[in-house]
Amino acid sequence: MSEATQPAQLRTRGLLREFSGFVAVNGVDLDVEAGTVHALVGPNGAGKTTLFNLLTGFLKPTGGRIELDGEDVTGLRPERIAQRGVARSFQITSLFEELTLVEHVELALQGRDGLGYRFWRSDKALRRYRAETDDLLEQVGLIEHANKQAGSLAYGQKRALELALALALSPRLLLLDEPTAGMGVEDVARTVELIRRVRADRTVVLVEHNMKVVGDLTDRVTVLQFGKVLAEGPYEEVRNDPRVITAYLGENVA
Ligand SMILES: Nc1ncnc2c1ncn2[C@@H]1O[C@H](COP(=O)(O)OP(=O)(O)OP(=O)(O)O)[C@@H](O)[C@H]1O
Repeated sequence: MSEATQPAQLRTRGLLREFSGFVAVNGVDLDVEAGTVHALVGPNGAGKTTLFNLLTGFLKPTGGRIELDGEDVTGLRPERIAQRGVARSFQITSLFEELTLVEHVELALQGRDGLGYRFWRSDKALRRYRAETDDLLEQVGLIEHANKQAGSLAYGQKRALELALALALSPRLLLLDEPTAGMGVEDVARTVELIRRVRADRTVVLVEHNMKVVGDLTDRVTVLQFGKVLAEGPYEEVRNDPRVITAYLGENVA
């Protein structure tokens, strides 16, 4: 079983991604220290999801460099980046509606342990993962739904299940794309608490629109606008930055 060992350090230099001439990520320098929680914020269309896709290998950069613990990982495929201890949760749900929550988590654990994503399981395999599966579902507040099909869950519960699937990989660097989007107040509070707990032995980067969540959780914040870094620093500093206030006001007016 591969437990998270050392939190990962993440760095980008001059990261660039164009889509047919439109520059979605435009020369981003990002420094995420090991063991911190770092938020990416910014108005709609600022390039946050594109940056996430670059960091996890789902998109290849047009230019620039990505380093994980000082090693160049630019352009590596998603599975190679995952092997280095990077896991993500998705903004758009990516669950199998017919599978139960237990089956989802067991598949993720099998995948982590290099057993592949097989849908048939022996009793032995079941027993092997049962305790860990229950523990993960308990952590995200879904244990009482363990044997339900994922398709029957409410939206916020699906997001919680995705968090469990990312955690099942025991990542050193956990990337969360809007982990509290669409959640009610109670689920938001539980998710914040969960991220606080799981940050102990890993690095967390999250895209988050809920500024209370950002303020409660993060060590540092990077604000993106038009694909560029507009501001970077501790939350209290960044939220009072006149450039940041103007960027958000512009969005509200729009
Ligand atoms: N595959 C693509 N082809 C063309 N343009 C794209 C593509 N993906 C993203 N873009 C554009 O790049 C810009 C940045 O998009 P991105 O989704 O990264 O922003 P975001 O900050 O995550 O926004 P949101 O907060 O709304 O999710 C947008 O203008 C978007 O239309």
